[in-house]
Amino acid sequence: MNYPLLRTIDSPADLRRLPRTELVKLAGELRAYVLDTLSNSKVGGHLGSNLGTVELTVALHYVFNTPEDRLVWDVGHQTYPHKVLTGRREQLATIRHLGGISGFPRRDESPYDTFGTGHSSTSISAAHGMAMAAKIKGEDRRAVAIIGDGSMTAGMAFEALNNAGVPHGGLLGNMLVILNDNDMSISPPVGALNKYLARLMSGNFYSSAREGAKSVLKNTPLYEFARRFEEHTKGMVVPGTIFEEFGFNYVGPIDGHDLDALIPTLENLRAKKGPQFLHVVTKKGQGYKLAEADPVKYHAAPGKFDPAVGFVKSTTPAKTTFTQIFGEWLCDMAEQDLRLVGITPAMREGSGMVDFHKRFPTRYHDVGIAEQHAVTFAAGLACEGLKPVVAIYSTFLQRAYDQLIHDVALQNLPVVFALDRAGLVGADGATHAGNYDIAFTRCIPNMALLTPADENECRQALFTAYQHKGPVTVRYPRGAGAGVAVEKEMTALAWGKGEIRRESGKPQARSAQEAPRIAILSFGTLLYTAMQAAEQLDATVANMRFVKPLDHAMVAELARTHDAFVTLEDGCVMGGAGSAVMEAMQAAGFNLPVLQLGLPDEYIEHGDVPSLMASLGLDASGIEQSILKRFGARPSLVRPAANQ
Ligand SMILES: Cc1ncc(C[n+]2csc(CCOP(=O)(O)OP(=O)(O)O)c2C)c(N)n1
Ligand SMILES: CC(=O)[C@@H](O)[C@H](O)COP(=O)(O)O
Ligand SMILES: [Mg+2]
Repeated sequence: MNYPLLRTIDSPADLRRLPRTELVKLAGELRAYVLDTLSNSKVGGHLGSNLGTVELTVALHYVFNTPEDRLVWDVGHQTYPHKVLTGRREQLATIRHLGGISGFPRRDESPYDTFGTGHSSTSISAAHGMAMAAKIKGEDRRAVAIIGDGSMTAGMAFEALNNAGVPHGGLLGNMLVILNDNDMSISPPVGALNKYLARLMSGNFYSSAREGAKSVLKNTPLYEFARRFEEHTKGMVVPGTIFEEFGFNYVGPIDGHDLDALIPTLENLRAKKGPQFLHVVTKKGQGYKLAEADPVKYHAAPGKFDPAVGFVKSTTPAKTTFTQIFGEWLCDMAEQDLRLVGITPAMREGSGMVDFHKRFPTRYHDVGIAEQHAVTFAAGLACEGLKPVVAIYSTFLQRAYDQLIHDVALQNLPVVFALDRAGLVGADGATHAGNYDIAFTRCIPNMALLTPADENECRQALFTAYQHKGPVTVRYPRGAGAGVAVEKEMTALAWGKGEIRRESGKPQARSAQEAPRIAILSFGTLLYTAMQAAEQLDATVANMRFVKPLDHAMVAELARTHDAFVTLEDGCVMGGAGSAVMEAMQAAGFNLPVLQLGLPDEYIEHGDVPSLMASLGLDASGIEQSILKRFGARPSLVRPAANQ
């Protein structure tokens, strides 16, 4: 297909020049273009959500004067049609690739991307800010938040509704919230809000509420308006929905794939002042049968697929991921201990909890996109003697920092945090990278933090953490590790102890005359990369295993027997595990030179992880080069007094 109409659209201004009658054709081409481009991509993308927002995107750019009117997409994983219509048609093929466009909206990518996202449930707050700014500055424009039913479950969305629906200093923002209700989160949606929306969609709520509204409004001008508006838009005006109670004018639900319903409704709403709320109903994966039938599988396409047959199974056997190691451990542990409760904030598949859900349905809790609640809920369970395991991505735990400190750690409650997606995550990029958890958890009193180096150690670390009597985090990355065989038997690791994996030869045995004796203190899965680099340098390698409690005895012993330290971690250098080593050395009176290797003080773009790590000097040769550059050329290194 060569997309004759779509090829004429280089900006929303081109779209707005089209006659209305052409829009259905355009939407068809746009959907086919997104599907085709993603199927040829090697890195995949959020297929289902994007196929579901094609008509909505066309209608929004047709009716609103973008970018003057602000569109704020929640999460932003559904913005591929938006990117295509806003001048990035040809770049779609590069989406999520190293050097390509982002899979999420980015202010530095386009003026049409009015707000950067990736994490959910921020759109109403941001759009409210923009709408209020327009009021304060006396500008006549609109702000539109487009939020999914899954993202709507987060507390933050309700904090924003609560704030945006009432005037402040006499000012009420001209904003529209569009609830894009496809009755799906990544997995099937959960909770009371979902049930409420289902009632709204079923029509039962409507018919009774509409009849109620009619009798209330009868003989008022509003009734006539409501009647005409309803006829005109195929939507309905229903006072009394929860959104009305928040101060919004609720309209809907309308069919989000029907441009004849969407466009007049949006035109009407654009003309209205104050907080408006439109409920649209869409289908995840719309127009692609396989995705419609299995929206969970097609939430994100994992890479190249054939549109005719869907995902093609790779012929090379897949490596076991850390996520799978966690999922298996969780089931094994749950079998042994009836007190175990597993919690996920809406990431059942991504966190490896599908089997646990099937096998232990009463002990499985998907709390929705509600990280803060997930953590405090776990605290409550722990207070009553249960053993909660919160499976959470590193990046999403950021949402629940206060809960981690105030509700869990301060009360020293035994909650296990299984922290997936630690370090760089690849195609999702900076919004999803788990770069900060070491730095932000290790400073919390009572918190322990384990950084297993491989698959087997991950299982044993989880078991060790589970035995611990206080809050503890086990962090592991996205994907597979070194491929170390996993022992079924679970054995606790020595608490707060590292291990030496490689010992450097004695100074006289080493070739370079004055070369310093180097110890690499590695935290996490970079251990195997460190081992490669160490071979070339004849360095000692310690697998530290624990960031907290840190193995102070090992640090001291290594400091006594080496001339220089290299610390290595796949987290931010600033405040990270290397900083913990520095603090320990300072406290013990050592002043060895230390090279801290890890993630720099900048946001790392999307791309494949090996390339990114190489570009950051965190592959074996990069590590070797950094060490040589820092220590290799030095004529001598004076051992500190404390060592003598
Ligand atoms: C704070 C946060 N938690 C979890 C996620 C992971 N996540 C991304 S999309 C998504 C589902 C969102 O559902 P919905 O808003 O209904 O959009 P849909 O995928 O149905 O289009 C989840 C849980 C996230 N991006 N941000
Ligand atoms: C948009 C979002 O937040 C999720 O869909 C995320 O992209 C999933 O990431 P994983 O593929 O690592 O599970
Ligand atoms: Mg949804």
